[in-house]
Amino acid sequence: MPRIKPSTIWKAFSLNKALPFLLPECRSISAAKQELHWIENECTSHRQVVQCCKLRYRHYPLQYILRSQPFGPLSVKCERGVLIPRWETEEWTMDLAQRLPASQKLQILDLCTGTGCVALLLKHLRPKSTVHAIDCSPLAFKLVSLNASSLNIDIQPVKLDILDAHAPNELPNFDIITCNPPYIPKSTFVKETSRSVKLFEPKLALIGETEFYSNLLDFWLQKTDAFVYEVGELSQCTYIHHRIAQNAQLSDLWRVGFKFDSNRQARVVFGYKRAHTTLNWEKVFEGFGELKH
Ligand SMILES: C[S@@+](CC[C@H](N)C(=O)[O-])C[C@H]1O[C@@H](n2cnc3c(N)ncnc32)[C@H](O)[C@@H]1O
Repeated sequence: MPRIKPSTIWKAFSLNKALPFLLPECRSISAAKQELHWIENECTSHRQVVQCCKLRYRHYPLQYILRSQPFGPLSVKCERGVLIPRWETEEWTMDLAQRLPASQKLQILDLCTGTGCVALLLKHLRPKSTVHAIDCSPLAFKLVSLNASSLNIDIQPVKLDILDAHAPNELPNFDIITCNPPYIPKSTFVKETSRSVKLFEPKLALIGETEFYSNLLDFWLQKTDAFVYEVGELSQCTYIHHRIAQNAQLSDLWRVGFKFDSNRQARVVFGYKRAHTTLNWEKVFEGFGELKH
């Protein structure tokens, strides 16, 4: 990353003494000015503004300072200890929500819900559906409940460890399961994750190998007609694809596809039953991603 020129730091200082603290994260004076404006709107005194700017200098995420993040048309509350919703998740959730038939009373389950962003957006855009939102973290459970009540969106938050083999027995069947699981392998976490994420976002939300994908195949698949799981890399898509393709029973029953994000990264592995379901999933997922199986 190029160093910030001393002349840029001096120019920022001459505009506002707090502005240079924002330059390492924002990189340009115009971006820093925009961020300062947002911080000033949140704070009640100049002292508080300077404190927040100093936190940003130490890579503290802006969303934890502003306490919110836009997610589609919603503004979702964010708190330290719960993952900040990402644009990649927002992108596939918006696409999926708009494909689900608005007239149908769908049963939707969002696993690893965090702030509840995915569950809340699906329910907001498809109000006839019933949406359950599960997370094992007490902080996430509290935050998703708070988000649901402050946005006045009626979803059902549940505190549950989804890797527990008995967890699916506690819930009804669903039309579709969505999930953005922890998927950054331990081996790449230190090297490939930004300092801000490493220092301030919860590891429980980030670090994972294939356990959530195998858990889908071993337990949750029996509870649903379709699934949409976020991934961090293509190998996680192919893991699901190969395990379904290599199992004669699953292979007959399920279609599997991959979705790439606007940055051309593998972002979602999805699947749906070929037949005998309440919805024509073939039509819902047409053009959503590339079918592999
Ligand atoms: C990558 S975050 C996703 C949060 C949110 N869905 C989003 O997209 O911003 C993963 C979430 O999974 C939760 N989690 C981790 N292990 C879990 C488990 N065994 N059972 C249920 N939730 C779990 C974490 O607490 C975290 O909120």
